[in-house]
Amino acid sequence: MSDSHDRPGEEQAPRAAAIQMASGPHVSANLLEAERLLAAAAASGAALAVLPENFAMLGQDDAERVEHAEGDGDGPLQQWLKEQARRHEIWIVGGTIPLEAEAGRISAACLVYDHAGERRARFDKMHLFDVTLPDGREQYRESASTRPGREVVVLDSPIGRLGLAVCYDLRFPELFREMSDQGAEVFAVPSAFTAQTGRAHWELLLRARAVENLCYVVAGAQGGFHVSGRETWGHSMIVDPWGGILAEQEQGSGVVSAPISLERLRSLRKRFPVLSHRQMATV
Ligand SMILES: O=C(O)CNC(=O)[C@H](CS)NC(=O)CCC(=O)C(=O)O
Repeated sequence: MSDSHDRPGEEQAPRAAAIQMASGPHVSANLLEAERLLAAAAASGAALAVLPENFAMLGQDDAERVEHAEGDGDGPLQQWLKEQARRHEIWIVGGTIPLEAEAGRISAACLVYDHAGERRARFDKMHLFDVTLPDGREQYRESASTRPGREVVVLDSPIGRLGLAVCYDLRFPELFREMSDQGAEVFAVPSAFTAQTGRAHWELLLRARAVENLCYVVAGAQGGFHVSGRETWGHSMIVDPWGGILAEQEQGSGVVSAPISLERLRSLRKRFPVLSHRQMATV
């Protein structure tokens, strides 16, 4: 099947943007940078932009993260996201921000705002990063400060039916299959992969989730050296349903964008109906 020479409707297709940052511990500095990148995304003609996981603060200890948590529906980070969406007239998948969950734990919430600043969705990161990396030097216990989400979220957006997942969620294909069953055409995956695991798995996982579900993937990530001493992998990218990388930002701050052609997606799904060939589907 031809691929790159067969892109009906791409000229008129809405664009999506993936934003990459190397966030530090200072919220106001991160927000200034995020605003610069959102403005650039809007200027590139994107209808929707995906911010990275923890765009507003990275590298804090658990206590600080819990301290920054906001009540659902009201708080400076939520106000900021709403205002940015309205100001730049762009849909924002707001990476993650900490929302109050229970004593001592937050929810890593991915909020979606439309171009008028109305909140359209909330997804809480479902799978938590409780691992020791194979080299034995990096350890994470995300569940100590974060309560896992339980609910799968798929919503209509200007770039198609959008499913939400955060970072480590990318390793759980059953979540993406469920979103696919709920009609997802595009996955937004705000992330902060480690440099070590990112090098080995990031592109592989993004392209696998795209190909096995015949979906676009828009992944905005943390990418660089952080004040905390951590290094994140970056390589924010937009992947098409055939697994091709349409745009990529390898390292550092930046924004990349690409057209999301549902016409192309539908014609591909029609000619290559892998989603209707499932033998073990539970639905
Ligand atoms: O801690 C912060 O400040 C921001 N949050 C993160 O970095 C999160 C939780 S620790 N990172 C991941 O989920 C990495 C997953 C990953 O790298 C993999 O699956 O390989």
